[in-house]
Amino acid sequence: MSQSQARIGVIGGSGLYQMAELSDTVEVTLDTPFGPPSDALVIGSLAGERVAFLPRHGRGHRLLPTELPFQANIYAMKLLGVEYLLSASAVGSLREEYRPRDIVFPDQFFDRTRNRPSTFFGEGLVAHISFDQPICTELSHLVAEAARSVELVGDIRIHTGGTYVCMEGPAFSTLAESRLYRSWGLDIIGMTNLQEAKLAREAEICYTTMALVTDYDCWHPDHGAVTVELILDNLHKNAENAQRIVRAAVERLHEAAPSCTSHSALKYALLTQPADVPESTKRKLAALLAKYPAYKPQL
Ligand SMILES: CSC[C@H]1O[C@H](OP(=O)(O)O)[C@H](O)[C@@H]1O
Ligand SMILES: Nc1ncnc2[nH]cnc12
Repeated sequence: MSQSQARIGVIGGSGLYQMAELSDTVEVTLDTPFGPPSDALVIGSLAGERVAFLPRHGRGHRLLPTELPFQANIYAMKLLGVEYLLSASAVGSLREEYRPRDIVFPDQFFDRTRNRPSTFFGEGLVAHISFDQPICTELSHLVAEAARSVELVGDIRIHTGGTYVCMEGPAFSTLAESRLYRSWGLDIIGMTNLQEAKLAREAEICYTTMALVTDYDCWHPDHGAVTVELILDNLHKNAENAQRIVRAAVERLHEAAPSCTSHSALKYALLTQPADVPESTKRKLAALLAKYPAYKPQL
C-alpha cells in the first residue's frame, strides 16, 4: 500500500481537529466529483496501519453541520482505499445514566435534518441500500471493546447501544424538542453523523461512531442550557481518552479486521440497468462502482 493510501479512516468532530498519535504523516489535498472535502486529509502510521484523518468541520472549525461536504468527505475516504471508518463526535445526552464525559457507541439513528445531501446516487443511476442497521455492529463492538481495554482518564463509563438523533442545528434544541426526543426513547443528540453513516454504507465502507457525551442537552432539571463552552471543556478533558481508544481500536483492526456486510452493500442495491446509466454518472461514481464491472465507464 502506498504512503497515500489508508485502510482505516478517522473523522474527528468538534474539539478533535488532529491526531497527534500519527507518525510518518503525509498531507493529501483531494478533489472529488462532489467537490473538495472539509480539509486536507492527514495520512499517517499507527499500530502497523496507515490511517487517514479528516477534521469534519475543517481546521479552525470553519464549517457548520449544514455546510459539511458529507459526500466529498466519504468519497475522499473511498479514493484513499478506506474500508473501516471511525467517527469521533460530541453529543448531548438525553438519558440520566449517559453522563457528561461518558462514551456511547450508538447503534441507531433518527433523522431530524432537512435538505442535506444524503446519497451519491441519482443522475440516471438509482440505488437503494439497506439501512436497518446503520452502524456496523462488528466494528462498533471492536471499538467498544478497545475502549474497555484501555485505561481511561477520569470516571468514565462506556455504553453500548442507543439512538443518535441527528438534528439540523446550528442552534441547539428547544426544551420542548429535547423533552419530546426523550419521550420518544432517543438517547443522544448531535448534528453530523447520520449523513456520514448513509454515504459510508453507499460507499461500502464499514462505519461506526464513538460518541463523546459533553452535556445533558437542555432537559435536565439540575443542569443549565447547553453551551459551546461546556461542550469544549468536556471534550478537552476527554481528548486523551479518545486518542487512546482510537489507538487500541486500530491495534485490534490490525490484528483481525472484521468481515462486514457493509463491504458489499451495493450488491443488490443498484437498480438501473447498466446500459441505461449515463456515462457521465458512471465516471462520476467510478470509485464507488469499481467492483461492479457492468457499471464501469467505457472511456
Ligand atoms: C461544538 S457544539 C455542536 C457541534 O458538536 C457536534 O459536532 P461533531 O459531531 O462534529 O463532533 C455537533 O454535532 C455539532 O456539530
Ligand atoms: N446537546 C447537543 N445537541 C446537539 N449537538 C450537540 N453536540 C454536543 N452536544 C450537543
